[in-house]
Amino acid sequence: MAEEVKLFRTWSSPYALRIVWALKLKGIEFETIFEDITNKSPLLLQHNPAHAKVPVLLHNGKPVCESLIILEYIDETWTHNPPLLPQDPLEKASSRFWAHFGDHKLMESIWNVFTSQGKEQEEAMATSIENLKLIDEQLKGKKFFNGNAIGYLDLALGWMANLISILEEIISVELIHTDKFPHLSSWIQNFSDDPVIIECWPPRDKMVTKFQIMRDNYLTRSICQVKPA
Ligand SMILES: N[C@@H](CCC(=O)N[C@@H](CS)C(=O)NCC(=O)O)C(=O)O
Repeated sequence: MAEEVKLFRTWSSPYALRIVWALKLKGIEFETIFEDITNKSPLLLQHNPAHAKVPVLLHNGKPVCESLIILEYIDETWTHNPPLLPQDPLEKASSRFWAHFGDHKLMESIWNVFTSQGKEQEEAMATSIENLKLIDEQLKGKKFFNGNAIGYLDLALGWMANLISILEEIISVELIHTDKFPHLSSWIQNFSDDPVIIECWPPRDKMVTKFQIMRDNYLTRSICQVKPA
């Protein structure tokens, strides 16, 4: 029986992009269902009632949610090359650890740079730089996080490769200097050079417009919050 693989995503979600990349790298055929997160479909709500978020992978009618969990599911279900997670338990644990760090500490610190100004932004910059240094160290002497081929952690941190430069462009701040982060800068280049990766990037001009609007909304909201009611 032919397998049915469907992916609920939005055009811009960096979390969903991880799944698009993983499925394409593994050569899995899938159908894409584009969601509008301002008007979520009943099917999305049915398949991800806990969070109502994309991505959701539907495999033969069964949903799998949360992008990092979906990556592991894909790797365990379609075991052919390329493998995404390392086999070695310690390396596997380390990959999961840094993916978690990326989604929580790193993403939050960079988001704080993007959605603030003045002193608050300077403090967020300092925190982001400390976090980026830790990632840079992980890449010392390596083309990708687990060696010579793109794997789980590259996909988990893949958002950095284009989103950071989009945010930098909007706020006219340089976060990733080549001198400060030589390994991370090379990784961004190597990752972005892969045809499967670039083929799936959302259009840059559309992303700039979307994130510019998000920043404007954040700043307006925080100014309103300090105004007397
Ligand atoms: N931890 C989740 C995050 C997913 C997520 O935040 N998705 C956003 C789109 S980028 C979403 O669906 N947001 C809808 C909402 O918050 O209502 C994952 O890794 O899958």
